[in-house]
Amino acid sequence: MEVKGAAHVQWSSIIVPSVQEMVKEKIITTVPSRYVRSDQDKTDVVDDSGRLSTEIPIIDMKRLCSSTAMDSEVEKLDFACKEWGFFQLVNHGIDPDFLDKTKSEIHDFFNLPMEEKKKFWQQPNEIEGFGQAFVVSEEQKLDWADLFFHTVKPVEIRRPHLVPKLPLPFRDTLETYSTEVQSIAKILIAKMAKALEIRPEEMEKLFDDVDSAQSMRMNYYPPCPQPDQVIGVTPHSDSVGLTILMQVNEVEGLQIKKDGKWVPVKPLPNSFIVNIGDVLEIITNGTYRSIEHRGVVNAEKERLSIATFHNPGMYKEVGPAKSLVERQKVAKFRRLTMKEYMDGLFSRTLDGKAYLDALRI
Ligand SMILES: O=C(O)CCC(=O)C(=O)O
Ligand SMILES: [Fe+2]
Repeated sequence: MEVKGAAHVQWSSIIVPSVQEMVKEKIITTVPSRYVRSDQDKTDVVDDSGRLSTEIPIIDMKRLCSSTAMDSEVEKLDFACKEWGFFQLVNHGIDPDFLDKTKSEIHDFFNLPMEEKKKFWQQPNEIEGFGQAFVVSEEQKLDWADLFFHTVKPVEIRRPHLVPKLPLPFRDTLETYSTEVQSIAKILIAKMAKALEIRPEEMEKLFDDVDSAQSMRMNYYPPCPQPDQVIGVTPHSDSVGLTILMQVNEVEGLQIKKDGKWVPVKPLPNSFIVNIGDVLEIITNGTYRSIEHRGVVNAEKERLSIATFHNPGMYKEVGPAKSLVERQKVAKFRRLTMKEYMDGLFSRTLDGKAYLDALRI
């Protein structure tokens, strides 16, 4: 276990100021230059009154689970993962009152006094805690956001000053939330394997209960006086297996790239937004797509979200599923361990799908 913990030390992000604090401390009318993103075109959004937004697939978890053979809901899931890489998940079975409680406690957590939050701030050479991710140089432009990132599983590598020290009842709420979301992820991944006729054991071995990995990223996007000048989260694809995202408040801001245009996501009440990450794109030999997405911010309102990431364990080897390659004849990505994959990832800035491309054969 020592070794696993040590593996994390080299993954870090340069420590940057809290945007939430900056906005709280003084009335900002112009955005500091470190946040001005003239490199990001915010006008490239679909302009057909949200037609594409309403086409983002919706998957019904109850129907998915009651299916025995390759039926319509599994087919819908397959289509969503191939064509969109994103879908909304409804009827997921998690108690809406519990989700409301989770949302309100996440909100309270970001609103703790700075004195309290400092205890949970990123430390040099660490990636977990409050801060930002993927900051590798002082010159780099920053996102208009604070985040809190932490490992949920494996439990042995949890940072002792983070989750174990979180205030109650938030700590317990997050624990329950992660368990609930984990079971959803497992079912979805199994259904994907079924749709693609990947041998179930192959997927189970990667995402089993014993040594699969789970982490969480809570995002806080403060209101911004010049929302067009900044970006809440830089365009990226998730460098994980599967992401289950929950919008914590009613403010929209997530956009996904579809046919070269940005499509705003309009979250349904009581739903999760699920997306394929780069690792699943690799495992499915490029059949399921890990789609670029970004977050825009709002002039008046703060926005919050929580992303839960599901990954194979650190020492598992990932590559295109063998049972799939047998049929498709070519492997499109090279094989590597999750640790090699993560080491490569954290030595880069977030740059769309460039890292995945580098792993192509
Ligand atoms: O805030 C959002 O809706 C998206 C966040 C996100 O993409 C991430 O945390 O990976
Ligand atoms: Fe993401």
